[in-house]
Amino acid sequence: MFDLTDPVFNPYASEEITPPHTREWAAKRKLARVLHQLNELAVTCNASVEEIEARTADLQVVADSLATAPRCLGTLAFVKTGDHGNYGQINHELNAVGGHSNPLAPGLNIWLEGAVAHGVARCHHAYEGPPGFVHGGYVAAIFDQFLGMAQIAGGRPGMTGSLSVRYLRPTPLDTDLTLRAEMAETVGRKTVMRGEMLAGGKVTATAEGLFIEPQRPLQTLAR
Ligand SMILES: CCCCCCCCCCCC(=O)SCCNC(=O)CCNC(=O)[C@H](O)C(C)(C)COP(=O)(O)OP(=O)(O)OC[C@H]1O[C@@H](n2cnc3c(N)ncnc32)[C@H](O)[C@@H]1OP(=O)(O)O
Repeated sequence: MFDLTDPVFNPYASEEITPPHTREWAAKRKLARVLHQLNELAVTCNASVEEIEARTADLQVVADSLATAPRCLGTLAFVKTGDHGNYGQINHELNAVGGHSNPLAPGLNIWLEGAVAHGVARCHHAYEGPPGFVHGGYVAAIFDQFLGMAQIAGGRPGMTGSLSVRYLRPTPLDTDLTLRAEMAETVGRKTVMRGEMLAGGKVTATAEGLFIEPQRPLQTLAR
């Protein structure tokens, strides 16, 4: 599914975010950026009720218009058409945590330098849990995606079997969160990854993830 030696497409080859490979994904990244901003505004703006109602009506017109277009439900549906890129390219755009065309994604960028995976994420106020800090579920989601991508370098990528997070101090909002991970061990189909998240140079959380290469191909697991 992901081939890090693929000369055509390895989205994790450098710190620079891999650019969109078609006009469609360039347009969807723009759409995602606007929606990401709207997510933050939905939970922070202090506009009048009239203004909120009027803008919501405007947005409903946009949503109703987009809803009339054909749809692909899920990455594999996009792959099947043959028009949107390969699985790696599509996952790079649509992934729930790291997709650059997914408005839910908290801007997670991942790159690999040898055996070490690096990442940066930034969570705005829609990701708030404790007052002023990132919700622990999003911290775990970032680790899941980050460790999940970092394990691919081991050559036997798998699904998350378990993920353990130690929350050492609250993780601040609106702050660049830097991530680092390395493979701790690999035994057969099992790969253990360990990583840490830092804000302002201080570790806010550490995580250990066990990834298990499934016996059956992913495409058949949903059946
Ligand atoms: C693929 C490309 C992806 C490439 C893409 C990767 C991107 C990852 C980034 C996103 C990460 C996610 O969100 S993934 C989504 C969250 N995770 C999931 O939904 C996974 C759901 N669970 C499953 O599908 C399955 O349970 C698997 C795949 C994890 C394991 O199933 P299986 O392949 O049938 O495994 P099985 O033979 O029973 O067990 C193999 C060995 O692992 C152990 N084992 C099995 N499950 C667990 C477990 N949860 N925790 C600990 N250990 C376990 C068994 O005891 C056994 O040990 P022994 O007897 O050999 O000692």
